[in-house]
Amino acid sequence: MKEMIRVEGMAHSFGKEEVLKDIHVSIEQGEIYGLLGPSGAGKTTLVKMIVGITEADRGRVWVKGVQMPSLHQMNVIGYMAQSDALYGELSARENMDFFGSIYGYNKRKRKQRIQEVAHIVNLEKDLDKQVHHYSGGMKRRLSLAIALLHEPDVLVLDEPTVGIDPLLRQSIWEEFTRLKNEGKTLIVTTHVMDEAEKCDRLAMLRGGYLIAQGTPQELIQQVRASSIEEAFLSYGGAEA
Ligand SMILES: Nc1ncnc2c1ncn2[C@@H]1O[C@H](COP(=O)(O)OP(=O)(O)OP(=O)(O)O)[C@@H](O)[C@H]1O
Repeated sequence: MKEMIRVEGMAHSFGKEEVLKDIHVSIEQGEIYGLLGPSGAGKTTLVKMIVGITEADRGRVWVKGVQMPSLHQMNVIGYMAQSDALYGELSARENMDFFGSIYGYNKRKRKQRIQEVAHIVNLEKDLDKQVHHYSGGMKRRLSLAIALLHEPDVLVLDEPTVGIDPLLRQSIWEEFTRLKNEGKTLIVTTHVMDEAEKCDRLAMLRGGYLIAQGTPQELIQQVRASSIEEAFLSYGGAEA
């Protein structure tokens, strides 16, 4: 299988706080790779570095063989940040249309993709509502739709289902599986254990290190836990 993401010896500090210490990651095409860890462990910092938004103090990142940061690779990556970066005075359709034009899609293609991604996140009926009238969950769904819009090979999703109801969360995960089966690669940060179980591989981030990596089953077995939640707690998931 083809390696899509490689992180080598990444370290980063904010002031005196060393958030990431020596991170090595290799993610293959078609994997759903879950990042777990207590709040403040550095998950967002790590994904921002993979995407190329923040540059690490040390270490290197490659996405599809190209060293990051690289503006060109933004075509390859769909990034959904933890806080929504949306234009509140515009409608959801206008937001998506704007991002579609940034990616160079013509009007017809934009219209087609907007319908497709709006369907995935169940926003078809609310496309013409101004985003500042959206609920928190609707904004998350719109952010996810925008990350999917340009059909990127790599999706980096920072807590994509926070504030989304269980039924829709389930259908969004079905979509993630469909994308994976199409050969897309997904990195997902999450605090939700039943989502973690759906990942092909998980990494536990704690104290600046990736303290464990493996399939959910491997992580459970390593600490003789009976569930991924128990394994998470056993790896020190409850405290940073
Ligand atoms: N721009 C910044 N300036 C200073 N400190 C920062 C900055 N960004 C993150 N940090 C600190 O780095 C640490 C890791 O933060 P990060 O957001 O990466 O954690 P996280 O694992 O994503 O947490 P959560 O699960 O709560 O989202 C925290 O202590 C945070 O306060």
